[in-house]
Amino acid sequence: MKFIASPGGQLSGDIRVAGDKSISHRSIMLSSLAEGVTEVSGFLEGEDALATLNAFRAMGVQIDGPVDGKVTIQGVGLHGLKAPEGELYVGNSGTSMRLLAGIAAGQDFTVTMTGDVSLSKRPMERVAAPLRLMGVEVETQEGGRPPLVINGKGKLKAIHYDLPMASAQVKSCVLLAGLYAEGETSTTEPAPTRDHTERMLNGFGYPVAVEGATARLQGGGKLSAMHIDVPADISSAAFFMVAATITPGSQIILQHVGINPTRDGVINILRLMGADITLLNERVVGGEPVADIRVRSAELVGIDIPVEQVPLAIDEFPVLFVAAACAQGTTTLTGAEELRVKESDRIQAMADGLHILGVDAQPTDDGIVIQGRGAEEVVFGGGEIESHHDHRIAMSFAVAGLRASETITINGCDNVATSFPNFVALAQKAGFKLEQVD
Ligand SMILES: O=C(O)C1=C[C@@H](OP(=O)(O)O)[C@@H](O)[C@H](O)C1
Ligand SMILES: C=C(OP(=O)(O)O)C(=O)O
Repeated sequence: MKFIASPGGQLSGDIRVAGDKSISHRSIMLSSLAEGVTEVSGFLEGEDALATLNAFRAMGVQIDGPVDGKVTIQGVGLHGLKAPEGELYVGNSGTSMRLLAGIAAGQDFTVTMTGDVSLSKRPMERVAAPLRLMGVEVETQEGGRPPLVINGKGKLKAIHYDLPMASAQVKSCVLLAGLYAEGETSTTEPAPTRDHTERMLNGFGYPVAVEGATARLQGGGKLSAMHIDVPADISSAAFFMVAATITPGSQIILQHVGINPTRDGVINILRLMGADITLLNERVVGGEPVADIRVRSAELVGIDIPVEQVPLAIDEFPVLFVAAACAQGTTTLTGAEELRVKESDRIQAMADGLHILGVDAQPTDDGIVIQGRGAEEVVFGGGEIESHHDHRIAMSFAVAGLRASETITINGCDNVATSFPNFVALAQKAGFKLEQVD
């Protein structure tokens, strides 16, 4: 499937973007392991979250829905999962594979997980290594790639794990395995990463103590069912935040967006660049901070992105590069080598696409240097872009269409359905000139 982004458009209105992907994954995982019935609302009906849902169904959990974002999960308790009949196919979803690995480690059966072409290239040694320290036999393909085979061990060894990289997936994998360990399991991260696992475990009545960079839990407790209201995903909202910012005369309100401080780097970085972003009705919903976000168009300036913001905005860089192209001056990103091992090599994929559209973007090992063209009325030329089947690359170039002189064709957009299935419809409603063609 292709996107055709025609030049022009202006954003207005109030919209609610798709449910938070990270929280949706965890809502299925933790409610399946809980005792009692959990109801989830606002669930992301995207392929990644559905991959997690189907994996737990395959391990014997009764799950009804999703219907209009509502899912009901009959928890089976920490020890109630059953061996799946075949392999668990988790599609494009790194979060499913890496978090499930931690849960599978504590079962008394073997789980084999496979993924699509993109996921099959992504590194899994980062979860295999700590799980082996916990006493589990883990198999990967050459280079630590999937399929990932976890020979569940039942009772695990508790460990302290110093994360070699800032990764919420690795942290969560170790903490989830720690539910099945004897004694205290703890993680220390080199920089703050999203803390949805810690917050949601506490919400399910399973204490996780967080002190500075270290999170700790005791194995052998229990989770008690609760209601989960999943906020809209700040990572999906980011496309509209940048779109409204770079398109003169725009104003948009994004409703009920999760603004967890471990996820708000996109707001901080855009504000440093001069964006006009206001948080309205700030509130806490189910242990997660939420707000309506008003964005008005603004002139941006290039910046050196503070390195401490990198893990807090890790999924938003593709669209932040589009913002940087629309700024006056140079924007420099460093410390973001993790972008090279996402659904695509996001540094190279964005640099290649920006070049095609006439923007000077020089990739480096751990970031990029973008020469903003904000002084010009039209920032991007037209052309044909490869998304590399990466949802965030596809949506980022759709945003570029708002400041382009010619049509931008974006190839390989099917995977937008992994995180934001109604992106095109919402973008059209908000004022993008965007079509999708098969
Ligand atoms: O824990 C999570 O839900 C996620 C963590 C991040 O990955 P890393 O842990 O690899 O940084 C992020 O890129 C991904 O989209 C979701
Ligand atoms: C990196 C992402 O997801 P995952 O790691 O779950 O595939 C993402 O959604 O940008």
